[in-house]
Amino acid sequence: MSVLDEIIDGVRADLAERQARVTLDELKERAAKAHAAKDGVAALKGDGVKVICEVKRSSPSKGALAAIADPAGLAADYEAGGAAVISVLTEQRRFGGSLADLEAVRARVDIPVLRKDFIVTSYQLWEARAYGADLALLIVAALDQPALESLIERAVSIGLTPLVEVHDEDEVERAVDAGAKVIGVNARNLKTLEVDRGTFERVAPEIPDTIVKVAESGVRGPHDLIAYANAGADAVLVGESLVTGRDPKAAVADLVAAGEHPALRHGRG
Ligand SMILES: O=C(O)c1ccccc1NCC(=O)[C@H](O)[C@H](O)COP(=O)(O)O
Repeated sequence: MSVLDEIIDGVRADLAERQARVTLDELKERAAKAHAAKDGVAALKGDGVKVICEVKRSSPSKGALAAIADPAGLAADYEAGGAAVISVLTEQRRFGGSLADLEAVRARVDIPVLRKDFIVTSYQLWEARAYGADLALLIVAALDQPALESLIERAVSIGLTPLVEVHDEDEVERAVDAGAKVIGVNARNLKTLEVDRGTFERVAPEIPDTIVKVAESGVRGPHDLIAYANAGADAVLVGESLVTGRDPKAAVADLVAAGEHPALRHGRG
């Protein structure tokens, strides 16, 4: 069994508990009262490389990363540093996240918020909306094609922007066929946890120009952002280096400044 399979087994068990406590109708009522979803595509396009900053307490690859007693405060620092989107890991067992984190972050920042989890049912999309998310992650490797297509369609229909995650060329084809408008190329292989920063450069040329391209994982600082930008990234998603650093706001500001450097405009795409 791969790491991804193990994570998803845990996610399904936790999901069954929540489904026993909260009906889909209750979630939909809560979602109807949430603020209107912000446009995730617009937030990730435009001049410069956008930075998605993640609230990440722990991970299967590294174990505990940071205690993060105040996820909303961290998100506020990210926003003050110039983040375009906040990513909140809501998976509990391996990442230490929760829907309460998502709700707290949503209440504190004005920029779009991504629910980063292992979504396998539309119930989780309704949860994302009910707790204030504007975007939701869908991982191609975790879904068969009919499920991927129907979750993308459902996400869009309830106002969420799906960030569709891939790791190789075949998954790009599946994501594009399923209608993805934003594709994230994860440098981390979720089956082995190995990080290969060359993945984006290899895989991104398969992604049509009309689709927003996000480089995920392995960004240690501005030099990695610049490398991803030169390979065509519109945005980068950063977790570990921000939560383990001493000054997240300054670290985000450094990334944003690198992403706005005029020299990058010639190298991208
Ligand atoms: O981070 C992990 O170890 C991990 C393991 C299995 C599935 C997903 C995992 N991480 C999710 C992510 O994709 C990252 O949190 C995100 O891209 C940020 O990466 P990084 O900046 O390297 O923390």
